Amino acid sequence: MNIFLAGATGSMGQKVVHLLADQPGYDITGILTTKTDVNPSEYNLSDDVHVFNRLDAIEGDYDVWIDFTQPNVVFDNVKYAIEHHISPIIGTSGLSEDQKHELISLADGENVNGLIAANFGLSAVLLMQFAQQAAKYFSDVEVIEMHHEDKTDSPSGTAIHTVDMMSETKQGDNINQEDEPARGMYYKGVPIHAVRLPGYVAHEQVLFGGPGEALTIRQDSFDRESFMQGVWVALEKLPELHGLVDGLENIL
Ligand SMILES: NC(=O)C1=CN([C@@H]2O[C@H](COP(=O)(O)OP(=O)(O)OC[C@H]3O[C@@H](n4cnc5c(N)ncnc54)[C@H](OP(=O)(O)O)[C@@H]3O)[C@@H](O)[C@H]2O)C=CC1
Ligand SMILES: O=C(O)C1=N[C@H](C(=O)O)C[C@H](O)C1
Repeated sequence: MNIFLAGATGSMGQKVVHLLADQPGYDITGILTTKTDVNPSEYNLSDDVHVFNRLDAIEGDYDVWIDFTQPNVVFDNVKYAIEHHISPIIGTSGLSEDQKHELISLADGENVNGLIAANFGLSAVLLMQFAQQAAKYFSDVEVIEMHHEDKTDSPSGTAIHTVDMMSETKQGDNINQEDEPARGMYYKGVPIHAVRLPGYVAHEQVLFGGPGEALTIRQDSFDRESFMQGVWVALEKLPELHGLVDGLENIL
């Protein structure tokens, strides 16, 4: 399998390079980076990897496009991949609902399989599923997501996906609907609070409150290694997928 890795030099890209290093049959043969004069071995890549700085310069045949870049470029990257019949596995955050719908219908039209995963970590996927279940019974809920200081987007893709999943089961609105100071960002009626601090990696709490009781669900990714099993599952399941699937929970 020829893999194109967009964002290969970044924190997640380097984890993917490590994941695939000893996997027979999975070769990273192309990368996208804004860096010019990349020395592949500095990034643990093979010397003959094709390095590209622009989408319109890409050449070669690739089966899978793994994307861990940045929110401002992910849509164009994935559109390019689908239009060139490369199956995308997208970890980059920041795709809007409209953008996802556009990519899903493009993938249908081009007969391309792929996956968008807001979070590849098992603990995060389970948190979202538990939160979806709890939202049937608690209509008042808030989300706190905590990340490292270098994260460029807020709220996180996981927080957005958590609310999207809860909105499928949630029976009522939060009692408190006002946009008061320091009440977070309301998304689909649910306040999301984003914390950025050194020392953190990726963490989320979903807090439910009801008369005389509360439920808190929390997950912690202490290391980016936590995302790699999900990436591996996505690679293995890719041939069985139908179209562009949104959410790792749908293929586990
Ligand atoms: N779904 C999941 O489970 C996870 C998702 N993420 C998401 O993945 C994304 C990347 O995270 P992370 O690895 O920590 O971030 P990094 O900043 O470490 O890496 C992102 C890389 O993207 C590359 N990049 C930036 N702009 C461009 C561009 N215009 N074209 C091509 N490449 C570009 C940069 O490489 P260069 O300097 O070489 O251009 C950079 O190294 C984020 O959106 C994050 O939220 C993160 C962890 C888990
Ligand atoms: O930037 C990160 O680090 C992460 N981004 C994803 C997100 O926006 O939810 C997934 C995870 O939270 C780590």
